[in-house]
Amino acid sequence: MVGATLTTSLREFGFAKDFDKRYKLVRQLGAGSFGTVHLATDLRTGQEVAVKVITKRIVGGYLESYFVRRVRHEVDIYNHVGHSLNVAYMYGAYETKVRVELVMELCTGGELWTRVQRGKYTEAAAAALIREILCTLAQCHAKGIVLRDVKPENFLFLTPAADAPLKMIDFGLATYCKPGETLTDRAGSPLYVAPEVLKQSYGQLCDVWSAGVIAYQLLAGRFPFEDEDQGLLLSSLDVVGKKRFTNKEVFFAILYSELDFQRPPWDVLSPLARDFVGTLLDRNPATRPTAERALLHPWLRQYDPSYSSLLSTASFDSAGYDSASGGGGGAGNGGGWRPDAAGGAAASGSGRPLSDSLVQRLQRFGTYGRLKQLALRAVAAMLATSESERVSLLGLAFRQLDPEGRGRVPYDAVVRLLTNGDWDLSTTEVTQLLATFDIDSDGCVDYDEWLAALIDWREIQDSPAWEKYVNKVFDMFDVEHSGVLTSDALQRVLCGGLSMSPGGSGPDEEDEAAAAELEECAFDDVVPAALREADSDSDGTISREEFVRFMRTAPGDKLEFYESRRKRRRGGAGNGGGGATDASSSSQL
Ligand SMILES: Nc1ncnc2c1ncn2[C@@H]1O[C@H](COP(=O)(O)OP(=O)(O)OP(=O)(O)O)[C@@H](O)[C@H]1O
Repeated sequence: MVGATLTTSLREFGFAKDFDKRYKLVRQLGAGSFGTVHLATDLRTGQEVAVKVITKRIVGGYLESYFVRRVRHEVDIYNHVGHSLNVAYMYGAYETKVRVELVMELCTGGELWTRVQRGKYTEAAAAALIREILCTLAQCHAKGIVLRDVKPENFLFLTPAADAPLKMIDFGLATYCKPGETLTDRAGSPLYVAPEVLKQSYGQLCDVWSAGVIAYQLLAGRFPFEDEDQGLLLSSLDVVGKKRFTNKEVFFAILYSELDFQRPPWDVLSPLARDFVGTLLDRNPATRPTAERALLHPWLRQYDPSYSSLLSTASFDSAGYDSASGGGGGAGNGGGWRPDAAGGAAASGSGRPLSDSLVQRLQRFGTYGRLKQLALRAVAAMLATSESERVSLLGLAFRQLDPEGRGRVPYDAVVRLLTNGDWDLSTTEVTQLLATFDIDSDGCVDYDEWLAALIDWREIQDSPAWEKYVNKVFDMFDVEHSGVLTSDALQRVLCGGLSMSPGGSGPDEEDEAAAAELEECAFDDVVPAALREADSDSDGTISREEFVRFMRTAPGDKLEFYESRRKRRRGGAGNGGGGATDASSSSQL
């Protein structure tokens, strides 16, 4: 029985075992409470990577359950949101009898924390960093993931360059929590923990509070709270070790101390900056904005060219910002903002040429789990012959890469497209973006795969035909004809052997090769991951209704929250990108 192979040994996760054949550790880069991180070299390519080495916690012959949960969550979350350019990419997870090795993208630009310590940021520079952090949060929250450890130490710059992208590196405390769900266990880092976490009743909004503490730090160069007894600012708490305050004192300050927006430099910072930070540091999570809403705050938007061109001044003035309403968090400019009103306008990636949002689309598709990717590919196959303008435009772009009309382009051609100079991407990032493009791993990108990754599904799913397509896919995946997707059916669908053509009749012959593939895939944790995402009533199967719900893109999962990395060319026409001046293939996309 295939499903039975899912249970790995009680001392093993089922990760690959050939780390020593693939990588060589060079030197230690850092250490955390959970493991040590090393610089390592890929023995085949010479590429440098970072490797987190975690010693297995084995109690009474078994892996300790908390340890298992933490490692599984970290790996699973990397497999999802790790395809976003805001997150250090994880190449793979390995294990020996005594340790786990997570191989990751190497970040050489140092921690956000060290740059925070170096000095205060201008508002524009702080806004750019906070925007990146909030985008990471919005992407995770849309996937039902709460990070619980948002702090400057967990963000590294990719390179030492001043404008290097920021990457989240640590998902050790992250867990699953959908909007409206409540967590009760205390988790986080003392200085950044939200008040409701201390009260042991919290949800996704706790991450927004922590982002607020970082925003305060970036702008003011210190922590927001004062210790009332000692009259000292908590900024004098030395995180390296010489603590002047106990955790109890810090927690008291987080729960009760007044936020300091009076002392310098707040007297010279803009009222909008105060309003923004005050709104994030609202002790009441019910009135604190979500990450998605916070991204629409006028303070962030004024520094973000993509927003200013997406939102007309008219919609910004009349709908997005109501200067008469009450401000959040008592920040004192008398202003507030109604992010809901502006959300719709900023939300859609439609109308922009593919070249502007190509990298964003690839990232968002990469963050979907394997079940959704396969299902979307099946819908894409049904849409492939569609005459709709959206699909034909994508077809046109595909034909630029496939002029002979073979219906598939070699993976290398897609790599060349992304490295032709139109986008700011490192080699690792190109790998990261394309990792899930070739869904069936045959070294080529088929037209169905191209469509599945690049269609803006949020638009398609509003069409009347959407449910019909999704129901058809459900029927294809229901290989046992039982009316629900069981673990065994999912195993067969997710691990190959299912024809993806719309007329496909289900699993291929279970020949030896297919059986071997299933065995191998069983270690990938893909079935539990699919159930976690789609089986909302946790009964171990996915019903048709659950599948239809699961296939809808979460409202907060917007293309704008992923980095476009599009280079602007001289003579370019702003957001439209229509003024690209070279004749490279992608400029026509
Ligand atoms: N991808 C990376 N590239 C370069 N250095 C890294 C990378 N990941 C981690 N590091 C370094 O290793 C240190 C420890 O990493 P990390 O925070 O992930 O470990 P941890 O044991 O999970 O920590 P924590 O105590 O926060 O749970 C970081 O502070 C950083 O300096």
